[in-house]
Amino acid sequence: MSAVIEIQGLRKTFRHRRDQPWVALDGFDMLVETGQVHGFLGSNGSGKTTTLRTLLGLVRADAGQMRVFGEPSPERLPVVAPRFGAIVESPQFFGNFTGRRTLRLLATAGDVPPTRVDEVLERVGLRDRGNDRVRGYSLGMKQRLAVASALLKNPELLILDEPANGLDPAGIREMRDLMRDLTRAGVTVLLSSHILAEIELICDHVTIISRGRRVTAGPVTEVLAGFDQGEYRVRVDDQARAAEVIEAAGHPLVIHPEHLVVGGVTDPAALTRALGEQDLWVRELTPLTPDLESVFLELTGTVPRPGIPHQLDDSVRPRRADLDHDGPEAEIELGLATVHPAPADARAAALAGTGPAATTDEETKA
Ligand SMILES: Nc1ncnc2c1ncn2[C@@H]1O[C@H](COP(=O)(O)OP(=O)(O)OP(=O)(O)O)[C@@H](O)[C@H]1O
Repeated sequence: MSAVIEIQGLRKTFRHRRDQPWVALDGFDMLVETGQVHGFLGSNGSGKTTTLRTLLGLVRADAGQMRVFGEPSPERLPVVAPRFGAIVESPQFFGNFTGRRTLRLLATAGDVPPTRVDEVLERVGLRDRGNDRVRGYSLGMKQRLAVASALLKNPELLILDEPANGLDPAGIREMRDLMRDLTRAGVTVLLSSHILAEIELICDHVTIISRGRRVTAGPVTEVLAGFDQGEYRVRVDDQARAAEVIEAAGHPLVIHPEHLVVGGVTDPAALTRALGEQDLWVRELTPLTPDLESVFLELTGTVPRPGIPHQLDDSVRPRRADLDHDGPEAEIELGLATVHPAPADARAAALAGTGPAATTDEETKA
């Protein structure tokens, strides 16, 4: 497998005029390889969008290296732009244009045959609404149109920021099926989301970001296995006696009113044998495998605590030393994107979905 996206030591600090600066990315690393459906998970404000925008040259990094298809980004992005499509944040389209006209425009700009427009409209389920003005589209339909625009040139890599945003349950399922079809067709997908169940269902690999840093990465099964503590739910008639036997065998134990949760079980047969030998017959023995949600909550330190409302921002305040290092002239980013592809590259950028028709240019989130 070859690397499609490589990010090493990415740093980005946003400076607010009146407020303190925010470290959005604090030495972030990521590796996406060919053929992966790679989930990019993180809480609100953890740095997902900043990572993607920086990767696509829409925000300037303070430090770090990025490569797309082996080419340094953003410097060589125009060279590889025809090979990938990207949708970052809420797509912005001209409301007066129809979906079909929007795609035709992008197809013309990118030397894509016009026949492809109908193919992608069909692909994303907008065939029957293609002649309606975009202003009348729901958020979910705009999402689909954005995906269609990113698919126009048959990309090898698709980068999607929160593609399920605004979609109804049927739309989410369709989006999931679409992702699967695309990966079957050999497209590598990088998908940011905080819908954990979605990531677990769609993605084979995952990178979890918290406070601008990678906290874990790898195949979803391996990440989950790393959190598997060999826990089993056990039901027996005489819980009190069973608890004694289990504790004597050295297993960690949590006693619930209706069942026991036994930890450290490597051989469930040995557990049932130990109980059976004491005339305690097991009525249920269920492995409690961790799901991505519990792993995510634990890794990002966002496990909900009763009575304490979770605070949304997951970025970090910089240390004083870092501020001094940045210097007083450090860039202020309010209202403007700092790096755009050069005009000569606009066509490639439009086709990559990073142009104004497909992404928001809004820089101020705070
Ligand atoms: N242009 C900007 N100017 C100032 N601060 C910014 C800017 N863009 C992002 N930030 C800050 O950087 C941090 C990371 O934001 P980012 O949008 O990357 O998070 P995210 O993981 O995509 O969150 P969400 O899931 O809510 O979209 C946040 O604290 C955010 O307020």
